[in-house]
Amino acid sequence: MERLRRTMMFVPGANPAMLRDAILYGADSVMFDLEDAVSLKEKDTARVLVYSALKTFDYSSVETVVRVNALDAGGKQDIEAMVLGGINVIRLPKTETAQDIIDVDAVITAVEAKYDIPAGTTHMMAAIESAEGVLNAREIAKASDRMIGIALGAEDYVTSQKTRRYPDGAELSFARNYILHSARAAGIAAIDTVYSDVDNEEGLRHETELIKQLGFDGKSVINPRQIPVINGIYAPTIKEVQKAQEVMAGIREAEAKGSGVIAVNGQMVDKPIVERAERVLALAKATNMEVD
Ligand SMILES: CC(C)(COP(=O)(O)OP(=O)(O)OC[C@H]1O[C@@H](n2cnc3c(N)ncnc32)[C@H](O)[C@@H]1OP(=O)(O)O)[C@@H](O)C(=O)NCCC(=O)NCCSC(=O)C[C@@](O)(CC(=O)O)C(=O)O
Ligand SMILES: [Mg+2]
Repeated sequence: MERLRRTMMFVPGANPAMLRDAILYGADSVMFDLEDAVSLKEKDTARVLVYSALKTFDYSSVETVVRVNALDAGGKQDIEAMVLGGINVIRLPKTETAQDIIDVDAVITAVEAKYDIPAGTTHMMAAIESAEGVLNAREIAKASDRMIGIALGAEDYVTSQKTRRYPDGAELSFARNYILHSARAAGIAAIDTVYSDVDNEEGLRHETELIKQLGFDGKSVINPRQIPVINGIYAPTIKEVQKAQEVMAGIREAEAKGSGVIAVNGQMVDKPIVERAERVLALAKATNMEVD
């Protein structure tokens, strides 16, 4: 099964205590931020701190991601330091076109060559945060072999759309669906945006149920308290696991009889339903549920 990306936690790059403790909270990916969570005067400090953290702390149990600045605003220096530090994924914010990805890919390629790092080691993802970015999501998702995912950045996106975020998320509906389709067409992950109201657990639950239903792999996160809520919603229920096990037993029986379709508890089971059951069981295993 592909890597779990239910929760990707932003960690402000200029905060040493947060960098040190980021590993403790159970996020699938830890995302160091050199962009909007860092003030202009702290940009150089944050880059040095994140590089030192990568060299000092053991982040091997998580995926490490860094949100870099635009190439003309310190991004080149960010990329050099992060690739040298051994980061897994470079996240480009405010991505507008496929060319943005091609340009960042070229910088990564040059840095990997400069330091004898095997070509292609460093992965990339793009955050999409404007109308132009959404409309180009399909090309952005396919712009480089390094791409592992695309993400919605809703705070910037709603601002550019001249609206704000509402509890039902109707203002994000087109962007979410288009980003999700673009990611699936490219065979990469789709990551939903942050939920900024950190003290509103009910609202976070509601939004996470919605994006799980749509098909997103997970969400960007800004606070450790959000992680168990989201990871919990993404974990399959015991009922779902039992149903998946029945489907697998049913299809094995059908195949033994030379058929690819069977009814399990009155419901037709064929190839796509078997694929979904396999995914539920893989997810259950990946989240340490007891599955035989
Ligand atoms: C929100 C709040 C101030 C709440 O503070 P609170 O004080 O209430 O937090 P508490 O819960 O009390 O913290 C309990 C303990 O956890 C520690 N702790 C907290 N947060 C931690 C963390 N993130 N990493 C590690 N550790 C953490 C804390 O240090 C404490 O440790 P300790 O003292 O030892 O107990 C705080 O969380 C925070 O600063 N978050 C990061 C915000 C951020 O990064 N924003 C930029 C990214 S979004 C963006 O840019 C928009 C976007 O671009 C997005 C897109 O593109 O997707 C778009 O356009 O939409
Ligand atoms: Mg943003």
